[in-house]
Amino acid sequence: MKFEKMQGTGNDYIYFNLFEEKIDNPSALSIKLSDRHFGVGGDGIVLIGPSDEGDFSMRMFNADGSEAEMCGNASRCVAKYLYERGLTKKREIALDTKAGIKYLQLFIDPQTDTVQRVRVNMGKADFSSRSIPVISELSEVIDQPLTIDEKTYRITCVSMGNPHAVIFMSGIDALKLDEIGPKIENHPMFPQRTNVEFIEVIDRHTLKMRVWERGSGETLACGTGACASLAAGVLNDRCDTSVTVKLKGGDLHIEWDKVHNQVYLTGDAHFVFKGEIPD
Ligand SMILES: N[C@H](CCC[C@H](N)C(=O)O)C(=O)O
Repeated sequence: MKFEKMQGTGNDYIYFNLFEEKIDNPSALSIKLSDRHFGVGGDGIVLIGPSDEGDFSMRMFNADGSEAEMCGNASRCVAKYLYERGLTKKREIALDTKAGIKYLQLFIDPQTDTVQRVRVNMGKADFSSRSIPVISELSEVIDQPLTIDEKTYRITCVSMGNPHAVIFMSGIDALKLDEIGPKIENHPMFPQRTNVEFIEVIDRHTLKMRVWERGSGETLACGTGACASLAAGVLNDRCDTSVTVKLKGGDLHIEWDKVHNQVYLTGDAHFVFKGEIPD
């Protein structure tokens, strides 16, 4: 079975082309291959396939085998894969995901005919408790206290097709994410678990972020998480609608067209290596 390892802002996945490969149990495969010692190593696996609704489809599985509705960083890598591996020459691609169709805009270097950057219309930021889902008597959970191990965090919950809990605080470098992350991810108020973003505001156009991803643990970046954080930041009047989010794996640029409630994510995408696994 052939695969390619790719990364976007250091969020690394193992990519399979379903036009060439057949995968019966992607969940088990993701658990096996994501392991950084006994497998290939990655934050999960991504399947690129055909679609009736859009131009192509993407499915994404976390390192623990659970399927995510959407992945911003992977969607940019999918755009690069499709263009540079000759599956399309389109510069606007409609990508069918479990969170609906996402539109990808490819920026091509004319000299090398390679994809430099991708801008993704990530759709709407949804604050409704029911959509996220988060169990609360409030219809939206915005800047609400959540106490874990006697420390109170203030959380804002957002769906970007997948669930996010955003926390604004200082000193995020010192956070023990592997201790606090799982406690919020698996808190009973999140029936489908949640991704968790810790945000330090540098200025109204710059956010610094660390992320604990549902099903994969701490990753170097999370595109949907960066979008959720900007939307939460605007709602809490901590930032403007266009920001650079600084992550361990690099920078992402996020804009929120609030009038139409559409969030745009722009960032890099890279091939790392190709490989083959015995069937
Ligand atoms: N890293 C991804 C999101 C993965 C989300 C996944 N961990 C979940 O929702 O279960 C991103 O760039 O948007």
